[in-house]
Amino acid sequence: MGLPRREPAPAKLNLALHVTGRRDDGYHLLDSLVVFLTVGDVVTVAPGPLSLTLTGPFAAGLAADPDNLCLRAARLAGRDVAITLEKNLPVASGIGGGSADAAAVLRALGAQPRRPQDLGADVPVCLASRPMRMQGLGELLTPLPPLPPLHLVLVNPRLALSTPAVFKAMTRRDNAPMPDLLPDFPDAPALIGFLAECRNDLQPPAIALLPQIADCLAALEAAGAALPRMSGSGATCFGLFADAPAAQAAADAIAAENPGWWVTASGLAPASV
Ligand SMILES: C[C@](O)(CO)[C@H](O)COP(=O)(O)OP(=O)(O)OC[C@H]1O[C@@H](n2ccc(N)nc2=O)[C@H](O)[C@@H]1O
Ligand SMILES: Nc1ncnc2c1ncn2[C@@H]1O[C@H](COP(=O)(O)OP(=O)(O)OP(=O)(O)O)[C@@H](O)[C@H]1O
Repeated sequence: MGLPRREPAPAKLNLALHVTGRRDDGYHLLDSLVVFLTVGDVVTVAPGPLSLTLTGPFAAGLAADPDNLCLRAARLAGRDVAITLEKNLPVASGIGGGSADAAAVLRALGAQPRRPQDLGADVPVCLASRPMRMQGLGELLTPLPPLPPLHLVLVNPRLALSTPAVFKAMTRRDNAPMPDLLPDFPDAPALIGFLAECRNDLQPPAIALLPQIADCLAALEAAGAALPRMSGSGATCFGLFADAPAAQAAADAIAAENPGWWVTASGLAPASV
C-alpha cells in the first residue's frame, strides 16, 4: 500500500457493555454493542525509520515512547515507518483511543496480524471500525444489523480512569448477557427501547472510583438526552438526541456550564473508514 497514508481512527463507543464472567487469568467475558463515531484521532504513516510524532489537543497526555500503541502496532506489522498521531480524543477515557490508533496504523499498513488482540482487547473491533456485537474477551465479532442514524453528545470530565482498576472494582461479574438474538433496529426509538433494557456493568464501579462520572450523566440527562450512559471503562459518557442540531445545542449548553469538561457532538462513522 502506498505511503504516506492518512487513516482516521474513529472513537469506539460501547452502547451497551455486559460483563458476563471472569476467567482464571483475570480477563473478563463481555457482551457489548459497539459503534464508531465521526470524532476520532487521525494517524498518518510515512516511509521510516520508525518514529512517532504527537500533535493535536490531547498530545500532551501521551509520550512518544516505545510502548505507545502506534509504535507497538508498527512493530507487530514488522514495518519501520514514521507515524504522526493527531490526538483528538482524551487519553484513557473509555472510547478506545489507543486501540483505535493501533488499528488505524495496521489498516494504513495493510497489515493483518494473526492476533491483533495482543495489542489490546478493543483492537479487533477497532480494526473493523463498523458496528459490531463484541463477545468473548473482545475477539468474537458479529456485524450488527443496519443502525438508524444516531446523534450523540460525549462528555468527559477530563479525568483519566484506568481500565484494570475499574474491572477490579466490580462487585459482581456474572451478569446476564444480552438476548442471543438481537432484534432489528428500524429507527432510533426501536434502538433506544432495546438499549434501555441493556446496561454498562462497568458504570457502577467506575462511578465508585470517580464520582464526577455521575455529574456527567446528570448533565446529559438535564440537557434532555435519551439513555445517558458511560462507554467502556469510562469516564466518557454519552447521550442520544433527536437530530444533529439538538445534539449540538446540548453539547454547547453542557460545555458552557462545565468549562473544564471535554464535550462534543458526534454522529456515527460511515460504515467503512
Ligand atoms: C472495557 C473495554 O473498553 C470494552 O470495549 C475493553 O474491553 C477494554 O479494551 P482495551 O483497553 O483494549 O483492553 P486491554 O488493554 O486489552 O486490557 C486492559 C485491562 O482491562 C481488563 N480487561 C480487558 C478486556 C477484557 N475482556 N477483560 C478484562 O478484564 C484487564 O484488566 C486488562 O489488563
Ligand atoms: N496511542 C495511544 N493513545 C492513547 N493511549 C495510549 C496510546 N498508546 C498507549 N496508550 C496508553 O494506553 C492507556 C489506555 O488509553 P486509551 O485511550 O486507549 O484508553 P481507553 O479510551 O480507556 O480505551 P478502552 O475504551 O479501550 O478501555 C493509557 O494509559 C495510555 O498511556
